[in-house]
Amino acid sequence: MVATTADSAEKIIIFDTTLRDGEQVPGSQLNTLEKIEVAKALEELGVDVIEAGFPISSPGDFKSVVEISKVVSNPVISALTRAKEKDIDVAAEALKYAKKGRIHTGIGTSPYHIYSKFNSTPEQILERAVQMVKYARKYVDDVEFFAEDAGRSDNAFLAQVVEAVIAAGATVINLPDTTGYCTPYEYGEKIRYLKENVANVDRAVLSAHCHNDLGMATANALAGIMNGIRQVECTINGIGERAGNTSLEEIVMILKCRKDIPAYTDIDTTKILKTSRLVSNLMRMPVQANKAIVGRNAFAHSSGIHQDGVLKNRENYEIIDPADIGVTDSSIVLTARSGRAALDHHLRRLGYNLSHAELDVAYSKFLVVADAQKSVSDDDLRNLAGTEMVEDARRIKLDYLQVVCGKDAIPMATVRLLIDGEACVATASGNGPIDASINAVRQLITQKVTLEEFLIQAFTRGTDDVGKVHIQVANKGKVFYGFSANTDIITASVNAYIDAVSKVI
Ligand SMILES: CC(=O)SCCNC(=O)CCNC(=O)[C@H](O)C(C)(C)COP(=O)(O)OP(=O)(O)OC[C@H]1O[C@@H](n2cnc3c(N)ncnc32)[C@H](O)[C@@H]1OP(=O)(O)O
Ligand SMILES: CC(C)C(=O)C(=O)O
Repeated sequence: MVATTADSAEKIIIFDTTLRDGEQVPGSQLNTLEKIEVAKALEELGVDVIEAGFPISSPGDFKSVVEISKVVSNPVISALTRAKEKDIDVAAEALKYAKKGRIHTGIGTSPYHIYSKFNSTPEQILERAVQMVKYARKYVDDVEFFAEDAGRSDNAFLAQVVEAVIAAGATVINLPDTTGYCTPYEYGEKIRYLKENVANVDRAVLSAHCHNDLGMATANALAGIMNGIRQVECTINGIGERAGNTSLEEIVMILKCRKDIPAYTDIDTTKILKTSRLVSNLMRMPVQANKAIVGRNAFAHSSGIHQDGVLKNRENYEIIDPADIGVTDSSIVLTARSGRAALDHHLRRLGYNLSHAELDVAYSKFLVVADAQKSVSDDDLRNLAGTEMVEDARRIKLDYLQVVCGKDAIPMATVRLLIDGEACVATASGNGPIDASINAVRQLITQKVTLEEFLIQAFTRGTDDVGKVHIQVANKGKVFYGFSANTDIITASVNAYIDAVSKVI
């Protein structure tokens, strides 16, 4: 276990492999310019190492490692190779402009890899590992060795390999759970075993590279940290081969949030969201809404009890301050599950200070809109606050509206109004559903008015939007305005008309 005093907190090196393992996601390949853009964002984010590619794999990947090496100065630039001289030669060539270059070479150490991938023996694998580390050291001082499938490797053989490659000059030892098979307990125990059984283990940094096949990639990296891992290999949004890798934002925020874990990173967490969006867009990999830290809903509170709790004290329901990762929007999302506290919060933010009684009225109006929409925006609230949220003191109220319309149908409307509490019904036709509805209203409200203007507007958000209706009527030379908003534009039109005519009366 790592020590538990705050002053002995250990720095965890963040090795980002978005551009290598992340880029192994089918359909997510980037061109060199896009890779440079991501690399610069990773540098701004404060990662310590950028794995820029696998230079022997293609001329494009080679070029990307070269170009990234030229423009990135702070992080170490790492290039992946197999345990082959040719791969190492090409990687060294690609890294020639890197201010701090690292060759990341290695070979599989599990029985699967030894016997059924390489058709080899443990002795031959050990020998090749040592030779290739020595070979890479001829080019660079910083050589990372990966023991592929360390997760399923025999611990005693793994310890033998690790000891030998450290003696051969490896500065970092990567212990990948390549297939995402380990449980956190097993992975932690593996690291502890190596710490206790490898001579000179402290000459090298131990690194975790965990895959997410069983959803344990971040938990395994954390278990590693608790047992001596000092570098975590991770990707933005957790992307990577198959189910992906430890996600950078998760491991970084765990270490920031859990002060009882004596480890920290140098990541500027306020840039996490921005970097996540960039990677998602460039790599055409949408982030699932409930993804920890960077998902659209990661900080969204939509239910009334939670919203009330957050408004009383953010920490009632939030373990992370959204601003810490660069979230600037309000986390209180208005939906039909919201309560008065959340509605009042947003109305005050928009400058509407309602009394208790007004808020009650507003709330019931709000629920009608919220039920009709997935969420209620500021624009919706402004509309509602404009008219619908004030106590409806009009003598005339729309009680019922039914419209028949469609292609080749004769538009017909039936309205029932409550005029001073008395129900009156009328039916009329028109040249469209709104015309038919207003004609029906006119049969019941005989007040003479001239319709001077009728305007319907939608906000640009989609088919579930609220329609706003502005009406201008004239009576005896005076102008009266009516307004209403509703997801049903015919209801909004009738209400706006009633609003205007009520003012005349
Ligand atoms: C776990 C990981 O994520 S490792 C990284 C995975 N990423 C990639 O594979 C992407 C880049 N890969 C490539 O572009 C290609 O696979 C190349 C250029 C590396 C090799 O291409 P090819 O020469 O056509 O070989 P191919 O891909 O068919 O097979 C891989 C070969 O590498 C060998 N190999 C695999 N890993 C290693 C290793 N760590 N050390 C040495 N040899 C290895 C395999 O045994 C196989 O060789 P064989 O055909 O003699 O059995
Ligand atoms: C090449 C190594 C580091 C790897 O990606 C893995 O084992 O998953």
